[in-house]
Amino acid sequence: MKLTFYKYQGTGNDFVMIDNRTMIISKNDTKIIQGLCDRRFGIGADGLILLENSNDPEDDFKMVYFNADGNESSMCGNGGRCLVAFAKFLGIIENSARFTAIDGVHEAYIKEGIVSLKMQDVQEISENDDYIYLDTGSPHHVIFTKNVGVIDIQKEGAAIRYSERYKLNNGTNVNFVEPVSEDTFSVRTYERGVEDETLSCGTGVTAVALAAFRSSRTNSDKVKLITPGGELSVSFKRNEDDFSDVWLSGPAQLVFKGEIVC
Ligand SMILES: N[C@@H](CCC[C@H](N)C(=O)O)C(=O)O
Repeated sequence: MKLTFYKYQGTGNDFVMIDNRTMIISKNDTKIIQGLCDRRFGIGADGLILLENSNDPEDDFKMVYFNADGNESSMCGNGGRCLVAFAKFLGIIENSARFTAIDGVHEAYIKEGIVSLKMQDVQEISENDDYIYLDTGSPHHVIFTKNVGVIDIQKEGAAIRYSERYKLNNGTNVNFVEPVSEDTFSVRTYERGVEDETLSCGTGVTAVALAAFRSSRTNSDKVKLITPGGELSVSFKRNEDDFSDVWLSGPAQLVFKGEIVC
């Protein structure tokens, strides 16, 4: 089968995008999806995203996300932002969108090349002595540390992701964070399903911003996150019981289009 694909990146978190409105690709074919994401034998990406028609008439489209290991997974923030840019490229939307992903409905808009995506409200945050755990559409373990630049993310991230604590929960993503200033944090993320460090993780930096506020490491409701792939920002509203109006913003770009035999 010949498949037309598009490659997008959002702060270096890269995705194969497929317009699957005519159901050209099957969601059950783990091997094909893994092969397309393979950096040596395929196109190469941290994940693959299908743009599909939604059953909800209020939606512009539906997002189906797979990690590079070929398995469908939980929400991908950078992927969601890239998908909005892809929907604009396809002429499905102009500068605003509403779509359904695995964690529910998302709104988004594009302004001056920056794609902003509304994330789900976050109620539960587990604050522990040496880490904070929360789910921002995907599960995230957040560690505030020094010298984030020299950490062996693959080794230390995998040790936490495969630890007893997360065994029953399908693992977790792991974020290592160093404060840079009152409202700016440097973040490196080990991603579940890629099983390595990625250059940026959208649900990860969202988790970091909320964790930083919750643990009084910042008083700002708009936080700048510096990742190895670029800069993102997260704004939110702190209510008594939850965080709402959580917006993840940053660039999302088409890299190339191609055709692959699979
Ligand atoms: N890159 C993502 C997160 C993708 C999901 C993650 N790998 C998981 O399985 O939890 C993002 O930008 O949020």
